[in-house]
Parts: sequence; C-alpha cells; structure tokens
Amino acid sequence: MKLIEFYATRGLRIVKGENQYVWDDKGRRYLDLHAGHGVAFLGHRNKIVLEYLERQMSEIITLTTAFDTPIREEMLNEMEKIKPDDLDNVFLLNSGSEAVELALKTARKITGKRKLIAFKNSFHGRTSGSLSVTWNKRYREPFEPLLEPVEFLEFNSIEDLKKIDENTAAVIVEPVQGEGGVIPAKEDFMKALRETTQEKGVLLIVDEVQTGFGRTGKVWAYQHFGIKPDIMTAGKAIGGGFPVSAVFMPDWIAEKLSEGDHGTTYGGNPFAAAAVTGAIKALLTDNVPEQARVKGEIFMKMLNEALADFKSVREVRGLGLMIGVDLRLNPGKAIKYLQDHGVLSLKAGVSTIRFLSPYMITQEDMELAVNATRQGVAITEGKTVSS
Ligand SMILES: Cc1ncc(COP(=O)(O)O)c(C=O)c1O
Repeated sequence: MKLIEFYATRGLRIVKGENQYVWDDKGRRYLDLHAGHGVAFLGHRNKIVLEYLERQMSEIITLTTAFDTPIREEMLNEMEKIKPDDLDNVFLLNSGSEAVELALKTARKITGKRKLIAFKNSFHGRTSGSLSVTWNKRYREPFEPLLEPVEFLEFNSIEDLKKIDENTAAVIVEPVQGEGGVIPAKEDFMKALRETTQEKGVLLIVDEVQTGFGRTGKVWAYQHFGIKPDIMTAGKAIGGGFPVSAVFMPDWIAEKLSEGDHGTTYGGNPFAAAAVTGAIKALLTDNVPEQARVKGEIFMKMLNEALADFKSVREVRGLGLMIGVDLRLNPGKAIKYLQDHGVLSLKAGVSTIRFLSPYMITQEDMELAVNATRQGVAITEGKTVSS
C-alpha cells in the first residue's frame, strides 16, 4: 500500500518526540520548529496532556456529544478560564478546516446571506467550504465551483474594506496570516475591519487555528488588537497533539442554530475532551502565552541581528513564537540546510522560512536555529559564512 503524497517528503524517518525535539531512526536529534504544522506548540508528548489522555484511556474513549461525560464537564470548566470574551458556546471538531466549515455555515444560516469575504494570501483549509475562502488559486482552481460568491480583499488595506457591503454574510480573517507568509495584521486594520463589519451587519470570523492558544504571546491573537470576533475558530495546538478543533460563538448566534444543523462522528469525544483539558491546564500552569511573548521577542531580535547583512533577507516578522524570515529567494535550500543541521522549519507563502516553535524553546536552541538560518541563507545566496 502506498500513501498518497500530498506533501513532498522530508526524507526523515522520525521515531520519537519529546518537548521541542524529535529523533530520527539513526538517533539524530532535531529541534522541531515545524512542530507538525504548529500542532506541537505545547511540546511533543506534553506531560499534562499525556496524564489526561492516559486517565481517559482507562475510562472511556469514544462517545458522541449526545452523551454527557465528566471529562466534558471538566473541559468546559477549564475553557471558562481562557474563553474568547463573550463567546460562551463551543463545538468541537477534528481539524482546522472543519472548524472553518462550521463557522461559514453558521454565518450563512444566521444571516440568511451568502457572500463571503476573505483576504489575499489567506489560508483557511482544504475542504470545499474552507477552500473557497483560501487565496491560493493552485489549491482552489482544480475544484471549482466552490462556495460562491467569495471576494478576496487586500490584507492590511483599510481602503479595501470599503468593499464590504450589506450583502456579505461574513468576513474571515487570520490575525497573523500563517501559510500565506507569516504576515501579522496591523492594529488599525483590524480595528477598521471590526468597525466596518459592525456597521454593515456582517459577521467577523477570526480564524485562530494557527495563531491561537498562546503562540503569539496572548491566549488568542485577536486580543493584541483590542477587538472582539463574532465567531472564532481554533485548532492545531489546542489538543496538545491530539486532532481536535473548536468553534466559539456568543449566545445570540448559538441560539439561532438548531439540532441537525451540523454534526460529527468523532468531534468532541471523551478522548478529545481529555486532550483539550490537559492542554488548557498545561497552558495555564506554565504561563505559556507570556513565555511565547518573551521568547518570541528574543528569537526575533537574534534573527534580525544575525541576518542584517544579507541582501536576500527582506524581513524578519511575526508575533510571539510565530516567526517568518522572508527572503527574496526561494527558501527551499535554507530549509533543507536547517534540517541537515538539526533544525526543522517549514515554508510559508513562496518566500518565507517559518518557525512555529514549541514554547519551551531555550536560549541554546535559539542560538542553534539562528546560526543554522544564517548559514542556510548564506548558502542560498551562494556564499559561505563562519558560524
Ligand atoms: C489559519 C488556518 N485555518 C485553517 C487551517 C486548516 O487546518 P487543518 O489543516 O487542521 O484542517 C489552517 C492550517 O494550517 C490554518 O493555518
């Protein structure tokens, strides 16, 4: 049997993961700043998440949410501590794309409108609905027609927000565009977006699948901008490695949804609830958002200093531990160099090396990553530099 290769192979056979590291079958250790597309933000095999999963495994693993369970009650209580403002209602699914699907369906149902607005460079997933609001034509075109109408506006352009009209059901936005190139939103843009959507009676969906759960230095990245979403999606880090995602919404929206409007076989089962409960405990016990804020600043400063002399480096940018090094050249060679020298990273957009570090990254780890990035960029430029 062969696996369908939707992803180019990295040529590594990984046999173990622990905190910020993974090991290959030759016993070689890697600093994992790829983190399974950012999932392992709480580290691989986070101790608290494991405790919750092990305990749950000895009780019950699967049930649909038609049945109440003690672990679900515990999860909902924990969620109170990190809930996004007045978004008091949550539904669990299995992936970021699925969370986006429910957010879009909800917006269309409760407004009765059809049009959706997203931004250039956005990424919201690859299922048909979430793909409709994903910018990259290469992902979209082979599968069209998708949801219609969808309009893509210029990200960070207040001027372009004028195109949001009353016929729009929702605008969906990433506080930091992840897959698109690690591009943080500007505060005045996010404020203007919130104001315009409110004025026009349009719902604002904030997609925190990549930015959420502490990575940017706050539990939810929208909190950097002094705004509040109407609907919020989360995923990746929230299950500490277990596949789980969530959609949050306030009472006035949740009340307009009825039985049968959505569903899922696995979503929110006791095992998923245990993973999320453990992950929230881990997030709060270790003051993870603050660690991400402080370490992110240090890491970005180190990268900026180390890369200042390189013509091919356009910008080092990001928020917290969501960091991109944008090049004027293809970053593939540098990413390969990093991997060969013990650091896993990933590409974003067409020109960005992306680091999605677990929060427990150390000063020594950062030095390793920065040095390898310098060498990798030098090689991309056709030079060599001393370490
Ligand atoms: C902002 C955002 N939304 C949605 C998704 C889709 O998530 P998944 O791959 O879990 O379906 C991603 C994945 O990278 C993402 O970054």
